[in-house]
Amino acid sequence: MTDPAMTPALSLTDATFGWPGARGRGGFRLTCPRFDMQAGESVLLLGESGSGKSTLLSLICGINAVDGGRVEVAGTDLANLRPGQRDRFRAERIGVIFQQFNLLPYASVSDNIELPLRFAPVRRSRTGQGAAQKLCKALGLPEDVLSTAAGRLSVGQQQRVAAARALIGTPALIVADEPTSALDAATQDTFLKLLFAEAQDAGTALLMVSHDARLGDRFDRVVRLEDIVTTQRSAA
Ligand SMILES: Nc1ncnc2c1ncn2[C@@H]1O[C@H](COP(=O)(O)OP(=O)(O)OP(=O)(O)O)[C@@H](O)[C@H]1O
Repeated sequence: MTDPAMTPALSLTDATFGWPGARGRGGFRLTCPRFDMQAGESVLLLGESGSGKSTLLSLICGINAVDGGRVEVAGTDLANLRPGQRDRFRAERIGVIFQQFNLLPYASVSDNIELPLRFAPVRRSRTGQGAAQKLCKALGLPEDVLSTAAGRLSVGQQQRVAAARALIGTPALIVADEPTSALDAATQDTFLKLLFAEAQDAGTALLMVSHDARLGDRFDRVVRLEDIVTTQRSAA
């Protein structure tokens, strides 16, 4: 039997994807010959604006499907899944933190954190009683926060709720797209420390995109986008 800890959290092989050009915008094609992340590993992915970071993350999360090659998350090739299956797989195995948090402002913090579990029965069954509360505590949120509407929290608190939503039920991989860009330096620092501690505890791999190379010291590995992908642009 394969030891799950030995299965890479993420493995891309000759993965390709193209945006067609349209209405004044040129086409863009990206190819990733090889990129792997081990279980529990943390990687900072750096790249210029417009270089293709979000496009690559969308393939890793299965939001977009590759035109060719493989994207394996915890041993499952997303290219073999139909769109609905990819959505369910994402809910089960991947936590996502966006730049703008994407919380439901009128829903309570606990509903926001537990949202991925609604679409993920296996992840739900792995999640113990009181998990949302434990995560809130570990991420430094106030005791009584669970019943508060997410939209009433400060920006820094909302980002911690988004982190708790990504961490709940120990996904294999967390993908974070510029998660600290809306936070001031002190809040950013605390947020990253807490996120790292929780991800490490759970054995969850963490792939974070940023423009900010200064964050590199915290990660197991720093990767520049241009070192793992080739891109082609076509005229509008
Ligand atoms: N929905 C889309 N339709 C067509 N082209 C797109 C789409 N999204 C991105 N692109 C193109 O793909 C290329 C890479 O964009 P992408 O957003 O992946 O870069 P990025 O590195 O994440 O940029 P940023 O750091 O500014 O967010 C750009 O040329 C962009 O115009």
